[in-house]
Amino acid sequence: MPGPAPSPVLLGVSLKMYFGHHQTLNWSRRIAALAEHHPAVTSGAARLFVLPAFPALVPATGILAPYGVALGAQDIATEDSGPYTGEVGGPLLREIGCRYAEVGHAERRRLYGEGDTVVAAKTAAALRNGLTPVLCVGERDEADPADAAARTVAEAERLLGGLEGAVVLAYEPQWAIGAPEPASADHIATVCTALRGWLDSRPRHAGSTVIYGGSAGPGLLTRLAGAVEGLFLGRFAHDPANVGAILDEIRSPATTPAAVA
Ligand SMILES: O=C(CO)COP(=O)(O)O
Repeated sequence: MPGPAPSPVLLGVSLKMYFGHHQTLNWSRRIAALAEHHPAVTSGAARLFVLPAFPALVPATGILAPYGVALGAQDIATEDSGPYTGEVGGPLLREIGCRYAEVGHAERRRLYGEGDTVVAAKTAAALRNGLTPVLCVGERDEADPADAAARTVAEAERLLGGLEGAVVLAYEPQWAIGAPEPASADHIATVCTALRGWLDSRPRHAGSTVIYGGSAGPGLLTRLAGAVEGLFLGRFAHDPANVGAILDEIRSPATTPAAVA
């Protein structure tokens, strides 16, 4: 008898602040065309989500959502509404069709001074508004894999505290973001396996997914051979052909992750 169907591989893209508006929409059209025809997507083996800049969320949803590509915001306010100049709250994000909200990215921590209290409050805001947090965790400086795993699990534990709900836990070692190469496959596998084990011990986070980000690109999923449940892409998704190449890898059974909760 065949075993249970493997969980889909989750591929997320954050466009950060790289693209202009029309560039974002043109890129979105090319991703929509991939999603419409690529067998990894049409078969359900891969799921895609895209996090553009705030002003592009509505038109990009119109382009991508018909092909099953989910949209999300790169940030979310800790509060839901009120006198918070410049912030965007969860109810509005939900209203315009967002499914995800990214929290805790290393750039927001380093450049905008966001600490654990703010990251945990943003995670709570996403969950209470029915958005899946894409919660970024990962060590700041390069460490050996076992040490990185222990520190990253402790970070996830601290941030998720008393919260309940499915999350996307994005392991993004800060030293591997914006680098020429991702962390080594052994490093990624050790940390992501530890995060998976920790999540499995917390039924309140059933349905969560562990993905890797930090200079991820074509070839990495194959090297990881099922040790992660997806990738969180930055620069290497700017060329849609790279997204297509990663989707090609997902078609290969060798890269299909073991079934996860
Ligand atoms: O931070 C990232 C995704 O959120 C990764 O960015 P890069 O792939 O450009 O390093």
